[in-house]
Amino acid sequence: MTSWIEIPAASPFPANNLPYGIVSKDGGRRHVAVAIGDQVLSLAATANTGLLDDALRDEFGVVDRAIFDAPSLNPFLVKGFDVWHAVRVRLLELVADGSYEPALRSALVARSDVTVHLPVEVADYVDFYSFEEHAGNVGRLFRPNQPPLLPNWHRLPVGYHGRAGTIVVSGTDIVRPSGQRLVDGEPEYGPSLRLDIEAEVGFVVGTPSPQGSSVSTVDFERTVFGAVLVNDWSARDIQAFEYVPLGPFLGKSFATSISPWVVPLEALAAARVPAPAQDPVPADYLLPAGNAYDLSLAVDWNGSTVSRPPFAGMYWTAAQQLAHLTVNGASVRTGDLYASGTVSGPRPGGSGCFLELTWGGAEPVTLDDGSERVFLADGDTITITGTAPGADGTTIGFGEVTGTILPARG
Ligand SMILES: O=C(O)/C=C/C(=O)CC(=O)CC(=O)O
Ligand SMILES: [Ca+2]
Ligand SMILES: [Mg+2]
Repeated sequence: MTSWIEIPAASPFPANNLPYGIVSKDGGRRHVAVAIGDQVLSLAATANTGLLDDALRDEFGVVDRAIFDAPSLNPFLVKGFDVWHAVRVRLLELVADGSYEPALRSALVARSDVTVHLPVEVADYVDFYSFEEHAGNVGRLFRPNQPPLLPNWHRLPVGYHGRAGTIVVSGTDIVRPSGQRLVDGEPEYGPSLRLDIEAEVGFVVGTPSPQGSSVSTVDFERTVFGAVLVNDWSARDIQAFEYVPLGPFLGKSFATSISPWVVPLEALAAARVPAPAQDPVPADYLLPAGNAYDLSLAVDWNGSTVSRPPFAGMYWTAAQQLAHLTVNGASVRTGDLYASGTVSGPRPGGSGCFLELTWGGAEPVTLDDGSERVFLADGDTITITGTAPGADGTTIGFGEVTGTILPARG
């Protein structure tokens, strides 16, 4: 697909991606934009031209241009699938057809000139555990005397409720957490000595569901707006001491980073692939399973690529995760985020966390500068990138989620 906007060949943001984010320029108002090439197209400015009016008209005939003059995507997300779809179709036209250039040229800003912000006001946050390789490896490392997978794992997508308020946008520094962990077998309070990452993909809920009802797998694409990259920073020593029997708590809640650009599910249509076979056959409420997505992730540690976790192998689909999350009547709200679980394949090259990559710290990795690591050192920077196949041989990029570790506060 061609555009009157210049797009470098290797850009993660070709004209058929158009991921949504929140930007500001020179300390000005935060507003909605889509990324395209090296630029962003302000949707606040685009809406003001009137060129989005038809797409924004809702079932009551109301056109609310102000949903793009907002500090989060939530006012747009709550409009629902028909508006998301109409706006996307219209934007694809506007960036393709050169006759719109005079009206829209001034709505374009260089991406390097804007600040990106957390794109979504995150309502609730859930983290799943849906990669068999990861769950098996964590079981082997944390519970060596038990079967790696508990009997529930192949019956339902295991997950836990995380902390929505500590989700931060890519680029935010991460202060090393402190907590109680075992040192020579004795609990001791202090900075985490085993600070880790988890490379994941997050799904952003747009359409809310009423409490007391559930969302079936076939309603996934009308409920979930899009996807982001997630780094679920994890303090393994704090986690290992605290997690029994109620699961992850302070070992993970200090920070979770997400990429700034929410890729709409509609941009990922060409990345849909059949989900892996499931044995035993899942409960009825988890069927039909829906599809997997063929995303490619890469984890860079201070600029050295240390793994490429394969996303297509996720055992439970995102549609099944949503169905499970709501099967008890729990509602979802606009802005809810649920993450896939650590993306992992055969180690070491497929590992989505350093617990697996270094086998619990036993097998150091050597970075390109010759230094060795098992867990994160202060000053280390982790960058996770992701791409998906797009239509007609294009590549849909997620951009990146990056963060640098600061020393623990005294
Ligand atoms: O098995 C455990 O006790 C802990 C598991 C995790 O650390 C996993 C978690 O955060 C879920 C995931 O990302 O897959
Ligand atoms: Ca996680
Ligand atoms: Mg975390």
